[in-house]
Amino acid sequence: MHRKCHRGDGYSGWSALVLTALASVSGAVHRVQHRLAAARSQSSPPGESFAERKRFATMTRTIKGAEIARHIRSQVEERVRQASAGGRVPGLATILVGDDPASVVYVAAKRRAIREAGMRDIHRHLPHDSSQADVATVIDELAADPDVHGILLQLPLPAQLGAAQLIDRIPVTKDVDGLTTASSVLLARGERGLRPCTPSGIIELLDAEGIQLQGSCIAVVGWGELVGRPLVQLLLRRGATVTVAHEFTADLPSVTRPADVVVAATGVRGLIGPEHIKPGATVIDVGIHRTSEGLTGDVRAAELDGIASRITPVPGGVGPMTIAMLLVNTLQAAEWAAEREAVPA
Ligand SMILES: Nc1nc2c(c(=O)[nH]1)N[C@@H](CN(C=O)c1ccc(C(=O)N[C@@H](CCC(=O)O)C(=O)O)cc1)CN2
Repeated sequence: MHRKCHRGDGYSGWSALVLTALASVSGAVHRVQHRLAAARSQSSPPGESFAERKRFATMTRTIKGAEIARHIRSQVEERVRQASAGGRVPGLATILVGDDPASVVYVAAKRRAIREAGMRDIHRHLPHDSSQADVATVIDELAADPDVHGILLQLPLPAQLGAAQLIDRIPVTKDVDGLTTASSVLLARGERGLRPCTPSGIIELLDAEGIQLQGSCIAVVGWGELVGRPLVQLLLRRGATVTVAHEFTADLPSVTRPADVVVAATGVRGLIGPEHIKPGATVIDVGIHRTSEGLTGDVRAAELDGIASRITPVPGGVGPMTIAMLLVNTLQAAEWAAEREAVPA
């Protein structure tokens, strides 16, 4: 089916395309079940009339990121068990510099997930006033340690540190965050490598929902190194027509409204509302904002009820997928390391 990215475009179809790092039989069955459920919930293209918006009012579905993440994590756990039985325990090293409260929470969640998956948890906590050389030394030590298969430098770093230079000290083979220049080149070329966790988690969510990416119109709002930019590359590789916008885009609704899928990754609380979304579109909210009412995202989710066909919640949407994909990458890095060791030099 040929699709056009303009207003009034039809709604996404269904495809059995499965491209995943975890293509186990049970994973495939799970995905097919998800896709069948998604296909059943899809209907003919919704229009702009009030009646059709109202019809959708009963149909906005929450994409259960936490549940999908749990499933991926249980698959990883099984593969770690097998690797460990063969004497190869995947190990992930986390580096936290300073005590940024959100970073403390995320690193603790990552370390818990590592241990729960049966992986080796290696952690370095450096003081807030660490120098570039201090952090570089820790990275170099971990890079040289054969028991460490993945190295993660938690972001953001204190202002005195140059994040790009430090990230680029991580060997590409251990870059489980997929953020080094070397990893981004592999991604741009479509070559084998580790992909950034949040963007690959979003692709997994869209796949699990049975959303056909090839030929779909996808608006990515946000151009950050962690999410927006690598996500654009991943979506292009899957044949989507991708439009990139940001919080300063003039007339943002005119860019997002034709899209079948809108990904909000701007870090601007509540930026995206009903004026940005075509009836029946899927909305992926990457933002996390801590407010007095709890966590909220870049999307005014309540206002999209009855307009979007499905939406990721905050919390419980994209966030847990970031951690699940970190485990996938660590397992992958350990498996590739074992492959390299098995090949005589
Ligand atoms: N080196 C990296 N730094 C950062 C990354 C990253 O991928 N690599 N991403 C973000 C933060 N992040 C991971 O570090 C992250 C954010 C949110 C979640 C998550 O599970 N969120 C929960 C809510 C948890 C809470 O805040 O109470 C949810 O959305 O349900 C996990 C990881 C910046 N830094």
